[in-house]
Amino acid sequence: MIEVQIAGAGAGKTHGLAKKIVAHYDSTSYRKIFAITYTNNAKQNISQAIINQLGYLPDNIVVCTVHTFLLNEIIYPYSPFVLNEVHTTSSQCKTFSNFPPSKSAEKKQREAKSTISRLKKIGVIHVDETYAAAWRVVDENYSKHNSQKKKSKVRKVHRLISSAIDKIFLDEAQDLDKTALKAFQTIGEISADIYMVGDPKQAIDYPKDFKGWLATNKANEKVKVLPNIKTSRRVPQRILDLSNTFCPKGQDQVSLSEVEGRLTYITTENDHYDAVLSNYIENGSLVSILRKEGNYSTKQAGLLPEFDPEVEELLTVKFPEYEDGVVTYSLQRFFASLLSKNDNNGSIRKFLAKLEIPYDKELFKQLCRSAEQYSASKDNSAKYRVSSIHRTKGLEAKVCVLILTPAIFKCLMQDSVTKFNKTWNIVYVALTRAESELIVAVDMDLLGDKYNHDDIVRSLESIGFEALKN
Ligand SMILES: Nc1ncnc2c1ncn2[C@@H]1O[C@H](COP(=O)(O)OP(=O)(O)OP(=O)(O)O)[C@@H](O)[C@H]1O
Repeated sequence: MIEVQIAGAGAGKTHGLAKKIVAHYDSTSYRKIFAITYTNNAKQNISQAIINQLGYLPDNIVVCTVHTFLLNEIIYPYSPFVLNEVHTTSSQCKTFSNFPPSKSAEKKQREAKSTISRLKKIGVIHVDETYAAAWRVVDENYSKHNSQKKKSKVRKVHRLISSAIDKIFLDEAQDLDKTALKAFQTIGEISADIYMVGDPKQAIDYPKDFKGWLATNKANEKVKVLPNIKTSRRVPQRILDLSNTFCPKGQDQVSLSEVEGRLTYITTENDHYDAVLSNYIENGSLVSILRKEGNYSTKQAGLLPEFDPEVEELLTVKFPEYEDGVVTYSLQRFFASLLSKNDNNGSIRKFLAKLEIPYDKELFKQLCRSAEQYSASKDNSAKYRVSSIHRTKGLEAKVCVLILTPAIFKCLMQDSVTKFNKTWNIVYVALTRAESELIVAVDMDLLGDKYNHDDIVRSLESIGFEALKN
């Protein structure tokens, strides 16, 4: 059985999910309850909410990300049995390199495919394959389960899942793609009950998939959609008045917050722009932008280049006296320091020379991918380090700052844009993070010559924003 709770931003979905888990929890049961979500941020929120309500996190309540759940509970244990595919670990290494710059899209695609199948041969599943692999394990309709013997293996897997898992609580279900939804549906219908919460309006990665899945299952007795919650505990009414214009008909939210709320803007014509923005960034407000652009970078500090598993193996055998993890970490740091001083090719050459590893074309390609992935995640030239809107999903702060870019401005003004697509949903997410004030930061350098300062200010004021007072 699958129960689906749909609700808008700040309705209390995550909080309610934790409450349901606590109510369902039975300290005498050996079976596990899984609280599954999409990001590590959300994982922490759920764990904290359970701890707040129960006082501790019991051993048989497992809070994990979707990928961890599918890998540890479905793919690693059962894929050898039903698919004859053994995976012992996963990798999120980059699957293709952009080097040389003239490389065609098809060639990159071929390289990605070959990386994934090479990894598979050594028992490593690439994270991009997780949903499909999980679905193949649990669905007897998969074309290769084409005999009664194979189908009965799948049924056996469901019996095992059923004996190990009590119930699955799934947060942010709108972030799953079609394949993952199919996999969870199969599990929910056959082996373990699922309670899922989601908001199709916040579907940023696959804007159509969750909505499509709900529509397909309208008449399915095993998928029960609960009445939509139309209140928001977080977002003040003043801000909802704007975010509601991004909701489908009949899904407007009403605020339960006692805060009146403010919509403000600040532009680079204001001498205090830099000080105001820097202050909000430093004091932990949610400051976000669509993607890194101009003076604004979006990556986390402290990332290291990720090696392919084969490269990792090659490097760790060179230092048998140390633990593998220590060797990998040290060499990642060494490679990162080379990359910060040299171009990618020079860094790879120096890296191999220092380790006395002879040049090999395939190894060079693999290190190129690691270097590119790392370089893309670093941007020291940007003045402001902010978050992507993507990463603010599920988060909240008293004051939130949204950096205006042309695409966001166009969508915010609903100026001949497609409704309910990715950008539309992104704007809805950005509008609904603040508990008290949403500030739009207008950087005229970022917007470019096509935009006129006074026109932008007039437009923002027409939808309820007022100038931020110094
Ligand atoms: N029953 C409740 N009692 C008190 N506070 C609540 C309750 N439910 C939710 N809240 C608070 O309201 C805010 C929004 O809740 P929550 O994050 O669960 O909403 P959400 O629907 O998951 O939001 P989003 O769609 O943005 O992910 C949080 O600060 C949460 O602590």
